[in-house]
Amino acid sequence: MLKGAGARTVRFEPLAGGDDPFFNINTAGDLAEAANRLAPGVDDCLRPGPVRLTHEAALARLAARPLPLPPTTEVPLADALGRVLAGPVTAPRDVPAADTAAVDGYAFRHGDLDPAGGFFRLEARLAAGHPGQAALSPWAAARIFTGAVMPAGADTVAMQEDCASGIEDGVSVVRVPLSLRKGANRRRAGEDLTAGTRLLEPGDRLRPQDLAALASIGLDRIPVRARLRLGLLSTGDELLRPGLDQPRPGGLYDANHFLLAGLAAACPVTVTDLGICGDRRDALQLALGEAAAAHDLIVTSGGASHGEEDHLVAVLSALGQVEILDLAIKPGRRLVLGRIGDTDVIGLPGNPVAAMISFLLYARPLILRRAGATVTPPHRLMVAAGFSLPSRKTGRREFHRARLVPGPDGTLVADLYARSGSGLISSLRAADGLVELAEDVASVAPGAPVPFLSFAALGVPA
Ligand SMILES: Nc1nc2c(c(=O)[nH]1)N[C@H]1C(S)=C(S)[C@@H](COP(=O)(O)OP(=O)(O)OC[C@H]3O[C@@H](n4cnc5c(N)ncnc54)[C@H](O)[C@@H]3O)O[C@H]1N2
Ligand code: MOO
Repeated sequence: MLKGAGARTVRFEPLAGGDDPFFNINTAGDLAEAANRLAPGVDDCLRPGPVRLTHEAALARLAARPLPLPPTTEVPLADALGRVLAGPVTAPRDVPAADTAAVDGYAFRHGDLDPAGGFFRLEARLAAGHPGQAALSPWAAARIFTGAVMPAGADTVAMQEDCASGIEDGVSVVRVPLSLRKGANRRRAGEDLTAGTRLLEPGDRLRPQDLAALASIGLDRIPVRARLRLGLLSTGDELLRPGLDQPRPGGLYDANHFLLAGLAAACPVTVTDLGICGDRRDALQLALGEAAAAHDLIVTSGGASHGEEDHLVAVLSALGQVEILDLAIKPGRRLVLGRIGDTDVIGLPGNPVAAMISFLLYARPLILRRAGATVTPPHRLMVAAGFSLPSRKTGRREFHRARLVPGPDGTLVADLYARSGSGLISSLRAADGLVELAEDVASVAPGAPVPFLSFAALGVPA
């Protein structure tokens, strides 16, 4: 009946509660959803398994998703950390602007060194921020301090620890080592940046070291993309908010809100807490419809799978567009992407482990791209397996929570968290990152090299 995903629309009988009858089939995930709708109540394990998207295919699909960009604005340098640059930055001048001393000592002309036998008359004292006016006289040296502009004519600095200074016949003199090469202990003008160097590109996210470079060229107003307005919505009748709700039978505290708000805080967004929405279709439709009007992005957790209590897909298809990515990965088997007007909606799984991993692998790159940032894949470090998986089910990619410990020879070894449950917040706390096992890995021997994605590389704030 349904053979393969294509761009098709299938008409369904309205579901209980008057759902919209249309559903677009563009992906294998849509197909799975369609199968679910055509055979409601049939247990997952009795239906033929849906075709799942590979991790790489999911990333490619996310990268191809057309995204509107936030407007451009200007911020003072002091507020630019983490912001997305809206235009290129070119150095208008050399940094440093002049040749300076790299050490405290004595500046002289290298050509004078041998003729003077390393023995110079001292004629000036030059401190940082106080450039001298006069050029250095022949066979003379200047007392100079780190960062001070070199006097005209001088090209070499002797470190004060290597020199002897004193008074001879009422004249201040200094003896410097004869072995110094020309240009020793001198910093050249432009050695960090030369005028005209392109130092930042549009889409770069400004790191502390980038702010240092911008400061070094004297830039104060920085063109950046406006922060995205991101709304966070937790879904589930069971959810409680610490401090707001009393514990009750069947209740569970909304951990995901705090997890996702913390992860989003490291993105160029302003996070709004949209609270908790119960498992009711009308309530979810109202919450998402209202939130979409005031946000560029909405991230939800929970309520995204096939269950009767999971309304996200139906609500998104009623309010706008929806794409379901059923993924050949573990954990985080499903990701829901929606669009309501210009607002992107990302539906993450409810289990905290799956929510965090899906956020880091898929939602974060999408958020960054929507914010105008250039996204590069996270570095995978090769580390030694501190575990053994003699036989593993192939065909899906697994991300295992792992801690890095130094092995006997100093090589980092990845130890897996002992339990794999997707609800174990403890495992996220104990881990330094994720061991990634590709689809075709059938076994892992202890000590074998395995790719490791550190939480830092994935953008988890410290
Ligand atoms: N028949 C099937 N059932 C399930 C499947 C499946 O493929 N077939 N997949 C399982 C997996 S894996 C996951 S992950 C979940 C995803 O389901 P939802 O995204 O609809 O999430 P919920 O069912 O709402 O919640 C799952 C789990 O997580 C807890 N949760 C939800 N929100 C929060 C929160 N804010 N803070 C803390 N914990 C939260 C919730 O209580 C559930 O225990 O579906 C499986 N089932
Ligand atoms: O795959 Mo679920 O999304 O593991 O926890």
